[in-house]
Amino acid sequence: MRMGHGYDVHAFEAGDHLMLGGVRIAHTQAFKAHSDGDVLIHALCDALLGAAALGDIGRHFPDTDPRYAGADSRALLREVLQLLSAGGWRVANVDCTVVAQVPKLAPHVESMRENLASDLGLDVGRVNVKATTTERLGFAGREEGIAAHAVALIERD
Ligand SMILES: Nc1ccn([C@@H]2O[C@H](COP(=O)(O)O)[C@@H](O)[C@H]2O)c(=O)n1
Ligand SMILES: C[C@@]1(CO)OP(=O)(O)OP(=O)(O)OC[C@H]1O
Repeated sequence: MRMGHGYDVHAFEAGDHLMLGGVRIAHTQAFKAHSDGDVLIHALCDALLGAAALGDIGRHFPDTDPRYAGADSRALLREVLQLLSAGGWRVANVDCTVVAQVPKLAPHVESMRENLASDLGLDVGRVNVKATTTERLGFAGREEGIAAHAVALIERD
């Protein structure tokens, strides 16, 4: 068994929605990013890559590569799973925390879990998503952006 950790941050810019865990959430701002900016999935990709000692998301999908402009982060997650599968790894469970003062994420958490479980080929019971504010402290608390942490456990026979 191996474990990995991922962390990512995206700042806000003008816009009308956020992509988080593959869920489109109406909001008064958008993520500034090369891809769709799904900070939760980016942290999860890094946790999975980290567990398999395969580097990080920017190494596999550089933010200088036009192929990833506006990319669907769920497609990147599925590519990460393929990389792990090629190495004989399967995912045991993942746990993610989104650090966001706004918007309210609780109504979307189950849809996020279902998306991630589907992309990872896992039972939804192996996928957890949590949200926390920072009690208005720091960049998330000032509503300048959102951070996400993820941990993943992988295994092979
Ligand atoms: N963007 C967010 C942040 C938090 N939640 C939910 O609110 C609960 C309380 O948050 P604390 O910051 O006081 O820990 C938390 O358990 C989350 O379920 C949310 O929905 N959206
Ligand atoms: C997702 C990628 C894709 O080019 O770009 P961004 O959306 O900018 O996201 P970030 O987490 O800053 O970098 C990782 C990149 O792989």
